[in-house]
Amino acid sequence: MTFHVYDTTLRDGAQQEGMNLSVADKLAIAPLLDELGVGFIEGGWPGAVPKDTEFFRRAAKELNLKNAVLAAFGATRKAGTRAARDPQVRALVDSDAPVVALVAKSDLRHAERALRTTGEENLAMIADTVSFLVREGRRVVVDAEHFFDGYRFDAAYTRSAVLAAFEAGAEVVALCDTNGGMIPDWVTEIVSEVREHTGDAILGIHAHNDSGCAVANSLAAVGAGATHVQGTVNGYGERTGNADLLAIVANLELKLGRELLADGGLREATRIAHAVSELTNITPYGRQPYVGASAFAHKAGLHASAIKVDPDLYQHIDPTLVGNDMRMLISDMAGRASIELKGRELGFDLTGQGDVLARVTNRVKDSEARGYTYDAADASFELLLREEIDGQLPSYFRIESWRTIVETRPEAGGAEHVDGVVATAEATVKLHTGSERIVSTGEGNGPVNALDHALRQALVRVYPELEEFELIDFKVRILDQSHGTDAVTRVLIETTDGTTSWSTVGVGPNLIEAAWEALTSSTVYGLIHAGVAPAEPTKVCRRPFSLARYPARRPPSRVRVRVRA
Ligand SMILES: CC(=O)SCCNC(=O)CCNC(=O)[C@H](O)C(C)(C)COP(=O)(O)OP(=O)(O)OC[C@H]1O[C@@H](n2cnc3c(N)ncnc32)[C@H](O)[C@@H]1OP(=O)(O)O
Ligand SMILES: CC(=O)C(=O)O
Repeated sequence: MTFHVYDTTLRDGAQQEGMNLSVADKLAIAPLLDELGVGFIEGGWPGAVPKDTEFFRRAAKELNLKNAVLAAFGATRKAGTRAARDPQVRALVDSDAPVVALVAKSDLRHAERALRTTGEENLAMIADTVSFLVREGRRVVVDAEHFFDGYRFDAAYTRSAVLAAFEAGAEVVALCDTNGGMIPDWVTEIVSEVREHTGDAILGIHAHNDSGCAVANSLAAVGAGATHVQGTVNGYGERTGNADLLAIVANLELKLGRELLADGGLREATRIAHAVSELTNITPYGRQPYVGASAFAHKAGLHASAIKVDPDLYQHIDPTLVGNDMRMLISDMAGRASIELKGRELGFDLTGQGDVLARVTNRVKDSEARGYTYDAADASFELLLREEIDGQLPSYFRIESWRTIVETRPEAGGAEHVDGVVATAEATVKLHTGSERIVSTGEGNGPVNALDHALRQALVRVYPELEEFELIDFKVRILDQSHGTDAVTRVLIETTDGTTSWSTVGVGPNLIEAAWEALTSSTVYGLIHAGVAPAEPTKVCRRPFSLARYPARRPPSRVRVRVRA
């Protein structure tokens, strides 16, 4: 039996609030959907949306799909006309898409109130439009809009709309939960009843997620005999979205043993979900089933202790089946098993090293109680772990002292008026690297920016890899709001070297001190992962970049370098 996986990311997904796909975006997303292995890609509504007309024009020339066929979406002809003369229907033919999906009213109330026509004329609109498109050589999918709500109001009418479509030559009728309010039991009951009237004809399901049941409703419809499922990557769509096609397919393939996607595409699901997010410019949802970054992330120590024995004990599937990975999150809920597994993930075999595991576990719990958070700062956790493993933390530099000042002065040529005042910051960092003592001064638009400049200036000559590092995110959180300006501050920063990114954390009673800890940790982590050898012999160094604890150990003998940013 053929089973259709029908993707409508580029049409119904694009109806999501805040999404605005260009033709180029659509042309870039379509090959990803094809790689995933779906059978149909609904590209948009040519004739109604100019960008979609252009998409179909360019797709015919530029796309070379190997698994999917393109579907153009449109509506049945207007009441009282002929399909052949309806410009909207004509545009569907002109799109040259081999498949046309027609939205058709199947709820009598909609025919009468939204289309302001009769139920009979609506059936004629369906039959006429479908048969015209079939005569034009198109495969036709009819999206029976508001089917489930309509069925609960007048089952006989909705069935007659479905039968009119099949009798006119539609290949599929997709039953739509347009308002997204169904629950699985209702869907099972209704699809089963419709099946009794439609024999072997292909029924589909198109579900929206307003009741939070879109994926469950799609599975219920398949259970009741639907063999065509529609959905969108990442569940994009109007209001609360469409059914998440990735979750539907993963459930059908992995739980019910169906083979739906071409070329084993499910193993690419996570990569493709994230690539589509990049193109839609919508931040991936971490807790998305199957493909989210947190979908197989374990935080609780008890889970980790069982996972150490067998990952299946706390996971519903092997994450690699959808191209995802198991991750251990380190926090105050971690136990020694969590640390051991996280260590393994980071490339450290801690088997049998009970003392290291106990020390790291205790340090994590203690630090988290003081405001650190390691599940959001993997890089800081790795540095902590390295500190506790002999010989694993290279000493790139030793901070002697740092300071920063913020100054306000009248803007050049400005007045003394408050609007004419600018604030600038300057920072001085004194540090030792190799056998050198470096004093570096940096300027910036704020104290953290000035410190960042001063630190880089100090080190970049010795470690030119730092040129590639860029701070891309900076988050500040006040942890004890009852203390006002005395509160403990946590800073999380994200740094990139252009290829990967990493997060570090700093905590202190002072925002700048917390930021400095996160900055220096980020520098050390980046240098380790760039494979840089320290300028002085590697030695175990307990907190070489440790903040709040770096009084100058010995008065400097002389200044070697003075740099001004
Ligand atoms: C459930 C869904 O998500 S369906 C997909 C919806 N997607 C979109 O609406 C995106 C693209 N839409 C558009 O560009 C525009 O809305 C258009 C071009 C389709 C229509 O715009 P306009 O021509 O300005 O029409 P207007 O907004 O005034 O009214 C809609 C018309 O479509 C008719 N219509 C509404 N639903 C349907 C339907 N399911 N089938 C056929 N005709 C319909 C209405 O009766 C009305 O017809 P009228 O002009 O004879 O009164
Ligand atoms: C066709 C469609 O998108 C719907 O009814 O929801």
